[in-house]
Amino acid sequence: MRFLKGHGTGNDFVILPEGTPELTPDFVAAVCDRRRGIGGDGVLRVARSSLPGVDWFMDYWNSDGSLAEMCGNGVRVFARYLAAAGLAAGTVPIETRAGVVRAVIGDETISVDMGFPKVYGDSSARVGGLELPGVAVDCGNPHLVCALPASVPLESLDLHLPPGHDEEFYPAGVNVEFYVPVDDLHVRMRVHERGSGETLSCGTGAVAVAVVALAAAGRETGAVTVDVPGGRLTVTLDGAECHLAGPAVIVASGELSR
Ligand SMILES: N[C@@H](CCC[C@H](N)C(=O)O)C(=O)O
Repeated sequence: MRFLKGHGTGNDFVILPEGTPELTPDFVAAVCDRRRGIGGDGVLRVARSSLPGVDWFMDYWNSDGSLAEMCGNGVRVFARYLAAAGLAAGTVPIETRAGVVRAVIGDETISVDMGFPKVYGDSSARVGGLELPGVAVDCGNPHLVCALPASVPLESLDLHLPPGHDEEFYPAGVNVEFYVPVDDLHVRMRVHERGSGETLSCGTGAVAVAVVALAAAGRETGAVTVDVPGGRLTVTLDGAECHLAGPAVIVASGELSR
């Protein structure tokens, strides 16, 4: 079975090209194993969409073999694969489990129209003996965004284990982001992803943080620079749409023995 490997700001994926049979949770977890498999935060299986005017469906899986509705960096890497394989150019609509998004393919940057994220309540996260208030944001998948108090350095958080969260509020689990301001409309964040653990980047997480950081600045629109451990993303909200932009690259290809 042919595979490729790619990443967007360090959020890395095993890409399985068109024609790959349906996946199972055990197979995905084995492929994503960083010692016994290829290693990755998730798998992107390239499939055909049945929607009119949409050629491609991104069959996204987390590294533990669970499914997720949406993956912002996954869409950007998926689009980079389509372009590198000569299957798409310019603007490409891609079906995800959360709906259709549009990726704009540039030489280095790929930007995705992420629909419109929704703030839907308040909750809290527990990490390292701290209880931190947070904001729930739906980016197609669930997020909890916590602003860190100035007394807690971002690097000090131990995210080896999932942060505690309200399981009634988030019955399907949650991606938890922690952020600190750098400057006006510029933040740094870390994330613990549902189904993948701490990752170097999370596109939907960056979008969720940008929405919360803008609201904290008393704004609904603007371009927010989001520094993640794996690089830099830009999230732009213009009142009608939300765009996530950053680099996406393919780094390897090979054959899996299944
Ligand atoms: N890394 C992704 C998000 C992947 C899905 C997430 N772990 C979930 O279960 O919702 C991104 O770039 O958005």
